[in-house]
Amino acid sequence: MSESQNSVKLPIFDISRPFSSSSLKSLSLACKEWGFFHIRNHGIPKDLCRQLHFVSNQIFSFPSDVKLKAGPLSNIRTYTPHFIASPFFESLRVSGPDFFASVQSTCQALINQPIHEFSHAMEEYGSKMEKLSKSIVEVILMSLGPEFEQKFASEFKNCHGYLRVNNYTPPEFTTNVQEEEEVEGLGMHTDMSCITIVYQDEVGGLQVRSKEGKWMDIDPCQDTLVVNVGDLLQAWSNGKLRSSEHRVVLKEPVSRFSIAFFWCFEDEKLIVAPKEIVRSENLRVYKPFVCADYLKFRESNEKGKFEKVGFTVKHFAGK
Ligand SMILES: O=C(O)CCC(=O)C(=O)O
Ligand SMILES: [Fe+2]
Repeated sequence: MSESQNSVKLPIFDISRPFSSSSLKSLSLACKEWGFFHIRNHGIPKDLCRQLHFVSNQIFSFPSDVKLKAGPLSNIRTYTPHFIASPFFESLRVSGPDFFASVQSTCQALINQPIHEFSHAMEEYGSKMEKLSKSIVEVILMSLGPEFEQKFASEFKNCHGYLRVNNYTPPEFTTNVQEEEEVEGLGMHTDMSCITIVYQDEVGGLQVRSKEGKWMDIDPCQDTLVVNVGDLLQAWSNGKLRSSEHRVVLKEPVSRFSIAFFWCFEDEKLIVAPKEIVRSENLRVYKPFVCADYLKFRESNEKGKFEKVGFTVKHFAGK
């Protein structure tokens, strides 16, 4: 790959109250410029992440025919095998709000028995993510303007979340690893969420595309989680918050692990930027749309699926 590789310096936002006006300012700038920031004091224990990583590895190392029992042709379709998004990517979906039941049914499909420790750990992680998402949305609203949290928090009261546990297995590199040999683990895309919270292990490889089109590394940062704005919040905020294009590249011959939590509006939600947000531009840049219609649009368009950006909310509802 020919792009030059630089790291982006994202602010690290302390998610425990109170928030200083300067930290809200830098959050708002990061949401405008990158659509990405880090959070700390997020309350997710390291041990919980380690445990999820450990058990997920065991599941990802099941033989393919076992994993495909939860694959795209199965009844539950919670496992995305290699070669759907990329040859190097596979993923397990865990749906909320009953994360426990979701994992139990995947394990039942895979091995005919539940894996209780995995279900419990996922339940804990999922419910902590829900809480965290609510706090993050609140703080993003605060960063948009005075009183915005009080005025608009209710718009997000029916949001729901799901998790994707991702395993990246790089190809066998030759001994002399050169930059050209890096491969795309997950192609460029935007998320179809309000916000996404990502736990990435220490391997790195997450990249964001700058407004100028340059790929920038989001380096793993000890004890923090990565948050990115998704398409739904970009549309709701009249483009004030940026849902930026991102991808994952594999630069080293080691596998990579991540967990992404997607916090989304309910399907029936009519997404329309509030007039207080539109005020300064005096023009809505997106036509109002129903959330489920956008999700359907992305799913029915090969170019819009999560692994390939072609069509996003701009193409769907942009004026
Ligand atoms: O693996 C990562 O770090 C990010 C994954 C991602 O962007 C996604 O699942 O939408
Ligand atoms: Fe993503």
